[in-house]
Amino acid sequence: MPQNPDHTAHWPAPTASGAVDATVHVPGSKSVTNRALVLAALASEPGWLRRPLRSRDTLLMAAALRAMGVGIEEGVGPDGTGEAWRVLPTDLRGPATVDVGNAGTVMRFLPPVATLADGPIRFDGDKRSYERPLHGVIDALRALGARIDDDGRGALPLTVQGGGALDGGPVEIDASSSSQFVSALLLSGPRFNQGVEVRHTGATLPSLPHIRMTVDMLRAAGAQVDTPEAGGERNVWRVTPGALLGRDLTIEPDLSNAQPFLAAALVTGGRVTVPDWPSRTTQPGDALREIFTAMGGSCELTDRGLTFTGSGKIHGIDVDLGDVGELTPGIAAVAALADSPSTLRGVAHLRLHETDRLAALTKEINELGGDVTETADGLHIRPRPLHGGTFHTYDDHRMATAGAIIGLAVKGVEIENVGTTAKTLPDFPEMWTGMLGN
Ligand SMILES: O=C(O)C1=C[C@@H](OP(=O)(O)O)[C@@H](O)[C@H](O)C1
Ligand SMILES: C=C(OP(=O)(O)O)C(=O)O
Repeated sequence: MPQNPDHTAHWPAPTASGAVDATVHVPGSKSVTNRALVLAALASEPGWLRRPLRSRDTLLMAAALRAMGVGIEEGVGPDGTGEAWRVLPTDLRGPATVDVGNAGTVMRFLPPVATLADGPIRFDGDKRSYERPLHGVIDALRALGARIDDDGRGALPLTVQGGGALDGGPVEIDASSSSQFVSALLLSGPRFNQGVEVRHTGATLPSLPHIRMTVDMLRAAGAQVDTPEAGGERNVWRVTPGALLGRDLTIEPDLSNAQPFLAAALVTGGRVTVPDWPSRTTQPGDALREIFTAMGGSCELTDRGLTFTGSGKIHGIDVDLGDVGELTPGIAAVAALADSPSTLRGVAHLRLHETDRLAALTKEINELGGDVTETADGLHIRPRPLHGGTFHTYDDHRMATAGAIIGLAVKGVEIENVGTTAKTLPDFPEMWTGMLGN
């Protein structure tokens, strides 16, 4: 079982000696890999995932599905080339224990899957997983007919008493704290007796591209999904019951994990190419093309991938990141090095991510001499000359990569527990020094 990495080690973030000029192959998307694993496990026939991400979050997902009986064979692809996983679905069964680590996708996507298992499925995880919102999934599953034993807080740890099937049907949830509540119910929806109709009742809904990713991938697996975009009711998604197809899917590179490398081009006035950048994608990281261009670079999408070129200047930005919240730490890091202030808005829900990201960014940038204040739903960042020091990461992979971005321009930045990047990008330190030509 993948473990939490060493919390004490400090990593001296390398300073860039000049403009970077590198091609960086970024591993597969966490969000696509974990959706693909769930859909393949629920399918009526075997499927393939090519170029899956192998990281803490995706290995936890694979281990959890295996614990419920699913076959996941790691090896080469169907044509004998490249890394691929073969997924062999089966009737799901308990008793089983699922370690969610601190993976939002595992803790939210799997309780609905567990209702389809025959037997109890126990969910537990890192300490932080007890604090991350899960009430939307728990309450909705109970309303749809599931039996769940928890301690009454609407959070982990809990046991889903799988009955081998779930009635399903219409349900209301408030997903303002996480879009993953909606994705979770939709992903298992085709396997519920009556399918599922999810109505979001909250005032705001973060991370819409991630819900689109869920819908796109369900449709590609043969599910019928009605959405608000396709002329349906606002904030209502409907999934018809039916069998899911086994797919042969190549996972796109993780565009949110491409962020620190593109940021390096921006911060050093250099150039970074990320091969295999998809021409069409639901990944929120695609928004970096526009956001980092507005902050002072330019980009070109060709057959070779995405090439991002920094101009040598970094500008502040006023931007609503509600759709692309997971990009906030990297944007905040660049903004701290800019020539004008920034306002990042629409991301109050980041307080309940891997850590309270608004508090953590404010504290860590300010301890390096910065001037960041929290607002009700984001951050004000006024750039100031920064100095070296320890950048704490709070078990948050994106805090570690944010610190590395600042370290490019500021001497003496030490990242505490850079190993936490293993959540989604295990080779980050090697990739980073490789990009810098060290
Ligand atoms: O569904 C997904 O794969 C994700 C949805 C988003 O979650 P929230 O809506 O909770 O922000 C995002 O931040 C997370 O990194 C991945
Ligand atoms: C919020 C994130 O992850 P999770 O899937 O654990 O919610 C993230 O990767 O930025």
